[in-house]
Order: sequence, then C-alpha cells, then structure tokens
Amino acid sequence: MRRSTATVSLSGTLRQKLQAIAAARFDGIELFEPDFVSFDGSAAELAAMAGDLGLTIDLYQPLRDFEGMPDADHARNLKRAERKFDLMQALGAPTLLVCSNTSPRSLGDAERSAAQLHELAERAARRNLRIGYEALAWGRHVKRYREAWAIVERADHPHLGLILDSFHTLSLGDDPSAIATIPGEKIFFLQMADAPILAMDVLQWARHHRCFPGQGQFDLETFLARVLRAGYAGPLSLEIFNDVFRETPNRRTATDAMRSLLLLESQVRQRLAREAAESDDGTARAASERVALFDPPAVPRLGGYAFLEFAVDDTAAEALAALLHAMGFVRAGRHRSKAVTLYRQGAINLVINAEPDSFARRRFVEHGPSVCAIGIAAADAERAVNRAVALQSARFDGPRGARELAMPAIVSPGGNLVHFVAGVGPGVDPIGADFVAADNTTPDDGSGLCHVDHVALGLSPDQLDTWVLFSRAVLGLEPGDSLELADPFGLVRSLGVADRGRSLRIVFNTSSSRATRTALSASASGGVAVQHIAFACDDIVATVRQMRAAGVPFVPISANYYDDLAARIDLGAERLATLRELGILFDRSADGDYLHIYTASFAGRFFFEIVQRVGGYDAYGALNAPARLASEAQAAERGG
Ligand SMILES: O=C(O)c1ccc(O)c(O)c1
Ligand SMILES: [Mg+2]
Repeated sequence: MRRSTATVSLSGTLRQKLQAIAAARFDGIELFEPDFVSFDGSAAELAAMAGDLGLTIDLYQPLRDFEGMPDADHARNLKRAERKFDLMQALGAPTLLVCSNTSPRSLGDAERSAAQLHELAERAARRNLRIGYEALAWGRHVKRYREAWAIVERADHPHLGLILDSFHTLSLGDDPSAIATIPGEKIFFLQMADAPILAMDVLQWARHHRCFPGQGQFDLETFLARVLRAGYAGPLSLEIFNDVFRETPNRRTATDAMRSLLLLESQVRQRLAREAAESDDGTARAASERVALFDPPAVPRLGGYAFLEFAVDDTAAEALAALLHAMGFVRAGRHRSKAVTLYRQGAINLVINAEPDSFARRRFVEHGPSVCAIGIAAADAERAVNRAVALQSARFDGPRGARELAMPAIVSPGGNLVHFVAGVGPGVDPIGADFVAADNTTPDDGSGLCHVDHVALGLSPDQLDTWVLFSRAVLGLEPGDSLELADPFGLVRSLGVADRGRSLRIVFNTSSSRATRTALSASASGGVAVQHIAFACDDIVATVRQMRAAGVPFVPISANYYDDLAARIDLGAERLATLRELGILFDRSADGDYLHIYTASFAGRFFFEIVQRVGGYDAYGALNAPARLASEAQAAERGG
C-alpha cells in the first residue's frame, strides 16, 4: 500500500517534517492546514519541495464546519472552499478532507447536508478534485461513519466519498463491521490512529493522546481488515495528534511511524489470509490480491536472556566483580582476545567489558558503568535480525576475532545493542565458546540464582511509545497493565512487556516529574538506561541469607511496611518475621505470589533485584516499588 502521514504527526517546521517523513521512506503526506498557513513559502514551492523529496501531497485537511449550514453561511462556505481549491491545485493535492460540522449553527438536516456536499463536489469536479467527508467523534450531528456514509450516499456525486479515521470509530466503541458493506471506491482516504483507552472527553483524547498503531490499545487489525475487504486500495495514512510527538525529535517519530505501519500491514496480511481460508464471500482473498501488504520475516521464537553486557573501565570492573562475587557469581572465563570477563550463575551470563577500543568503551565514556548490550536467545538469530532490519532497526556488525562466534546484532532505540544468540540450550554453550575457562570455576557454588527474570529500563517520557512499539514489532512482546507508582518526588509509570512464553520480560519505567530517581537517571543517560536487572531464584530466603552473609548491600525496608503487609495479607507470624528480618518484599495476585528484594545502587547507575515467583504470578511487584523509592530517598536525606 502507499504509505502516508499527516504533517501534524511530527514536530518541527514544515520543511523539517517533510525531510523526516521522506527519510523514513513514506510515499506521501496529508497536509495539515495550519502547517501550510504558517509556511514561509508558496504552494508551488512546497509542491516542488515535496516532489524533490519524492513525496506526494495526498490530502489537504481539514475544511471545517461546512455541511448542513443555513443558506447564507453556505454561500460563504463555497467561497472559502474555492480558495482552498485554488491552493490544492497549486499544491497538486487531489483530495480535500471535510470533517463533520461541530458548529452550533449547523442544522442537522441530512437532506440539506447532502445537497450542500453535492454542490461542493460538483465544484471540485470542475477542477478534477475530490471531497472526502469524515465523521468527527464530536461532530454536532454526524459522529459515526455510518451517519457520514448515509449523507455521502444521499449526495450521490462521483467526486464525493467517505474518509475513515480509526480513532473516531474506535473511541466511540463503534462497530467497524459495517465498513465492509461500503463500496471500496467510495472510501476516498483512510486515516489510522491508535490510542490508550482513557476515560476522558473524546475531543481532548483525540487531540492529545493518539499514538501510532501498536502503541495503544485499539483493535486496528480488525478495523483495517474491514476497510480492505470493502475494497479500499488508497493510501494507508497516519493522523496522530500527540503532545509528546509534537516535541520529540522528528526523525525518531518518523521511524516509529513507518515501523507502526509495517507492523500493522504484516498483522493484517496474516489476518486476511486466515479470513480468506475461513470465509467464502471472496472479499478477504480479493483484498489480499488487490493490495500489497508488508511481509517481514516472522516474529522470532525467543528463549530468554542469553547474556547481559556491562560497559566498564578497569576500576568499575573490579568493583562490579566484587559485588557479583558476593552475589554468588563465579568468574567463568576471560575472552580469547579482549579485556572481557564472563561471570556465571545458573543460566545467567554477565559479560564485563573493559576493552579500551570498543563499542562498550564508547558507551562507558558517555554513560558511565552501564549495561551496553543484551543477548537474547533466538532459535533463528539471522531471521530475528532480518525481521528487526525489515522493521526499521539498524543492523550492527562489530569487529570479530578469528575464532569468535558470529552473533548478529541490532541497535535498540536507546543506542544499546541487542544481540540474537542462536543455539542456546541444555548442553550447548554458545556464550562460553568465546571465553577461555578460568581454572577457579566451581559451578556448584552460587547463591541459588537461576536466570534473568526481567530487565527494567528507565526511560524519559518521550521514549516510552518508541519502546512499546520496538518491543512489539521487533521482538513480538506484548504489554501488560500500565501502573502508576509514587516516588517521594513524583509519579512513576511502569509497564511490563513480555513474550507469550514469558521467557523475556522487559519493564519500562518513566516519569514526567523532574526530580524522581527514574527521571534523573533517564535524563543522565540520554533518555534510556537499564535501571535494574532482576534475577530469579527458587528459594529467596536462602538466597538472601547467603548474600547478606557475603556482604551484599540491600535497600532497607521500613518496619511499617511489614506491619501494613501483616494487615493486608495473612502470611503467618513466622513467615512474616523472616521477610521482615531479611527485608524481603511481598506481593500477591490472584495467580500467585512474588517475593523480591533490591540491592543498593551500583555506582549510582543501576541495581539488582532478586525475585521468586510462586504459582502464576505474572507482574513485577510494582506496588512495592514505593517502599524502595522512599527508602532510597531517605538514605539520601541522611547523606547515605
Ligand atoms: O481534531 C480535529 O479537528 C481533526 C481534524 C481532522 C481530522 O481528520 C481529525 O480526525 C480530527
Ligand atoms: Mg481524521
């Protein structure tokens, strides 16, 4: 399909917007009128600029408060429309979007609305332009696509058609099924927008909280499948009013925009194939044949975290090694050719990279001691990278020594590397292969840690949507519930994503307050940093006892927390006393329990969490996070 985006979806001047849109390889734009009104050039200059960038101007939008007006207003409206037709001809824009009237002066008489739109279409036809009529969810008399279609049908003019916008239909909870009954050639344009489900005024929701497909909670797959089965074959366009996108650097937004369309197309492609197999009316098959939908390599099958790599210098390497040692990790080997050491426990591989001239060192210089790369086990690593690249990630090929394993990697939105590691499994050791075994290896030692449970990222607020889409599109992870937690200095939003098998979990923490630790660490790291790494164990009491004996520093938890816990959940006196003694936090859901504890921060950059999941507990103990956040703030208050 031709891919297009409204200029309102990105930040910048109109010139910068077009450059970003072209760089992301869109085919066209919807020109949002305010962008043109304040543009410092003529329509012809804009048309030339778009043309030079390989972009067509697919739609001019919007013309407001047009249909169903008293006669005197209508006469003025026609004059106004003629001026816009002049402009569209100079721009080479074929279609004008007329959104349903919101004026209190509009009369709500469908006959009158149809007649006035017919007249507008007749005038458009003289210039070979087209009118698309769109129902705004807050239109005065027309809110739903069926109401708009009834008027278009009644007006019955070849230059008048319908414009569909997923936001208006899905925000009202309207059923998109009937779209399939509208003749495809009467759907003149299609605007796609996702959004989080919010209980708020629909106009505010629409103007501030739309997001790209895959970033919100609307069922856009069903919506688009309906539109394609109706026979629509025009552009697939994004119209996203979003406060954050208005200020986010527009190259990233444009990449997200394209990634969102490619993901949606690939989902709908599969959906149509399924529907074609199930239904016998032929429209699903016809749709698949009519439009070419993006077809990337399949979502990778993931097998959890294969390794985590830390960027350090020699000093930080020593301090981190001491902490890991106290946590029960063993130094398993040194890299064949680099200043890189492998620490192991259970199935956990931690790579400590102090190699002077390396990607890790560049990250260290920018961000201090930090996680600079992760490895994800994937059955077919090359295919996983190919999918990532198809979905707009950059491939990274680092220098590789003679006998080293090929481990294809991509660059994640924050600039860290994501390696895909094939052949991880019982009895095989693709990570260890690059390391010369240390002779002090005692694999039976350890404190009972078995695998990486999750990695938590601290994100600046403008990174959250980017990461939700990246993890969904590239890694096939799906979001859970979004929660709000209290830090002593503001609110923190926390959202977990995971694959279906729960082998790979990532938690995103973000804060719009400026003084929360989440916000401070996100801004100190350029917007994205691994905030903590959670290791899973089977007996947290034994593990924490051993770590405490070895001197691992944990975040102290208020005695009041345990009094409150006792009031909320009946754990038995002995169990409660053990948790209190060791500073272990507890959460219970309908599915199971979660016991966890946090280490003190390492070099003020990141920390570790030890977790034990019991039963089918599927979250991250977010309700306990305030206990940690307050504890850290109080330690800082004491000068700790
Ligand atoms: O918010 C608006 O005014 C507006 C304008 C044009 C559109 O296509 C739309 O969906 C909303
Ligand atoms: Mg719209």
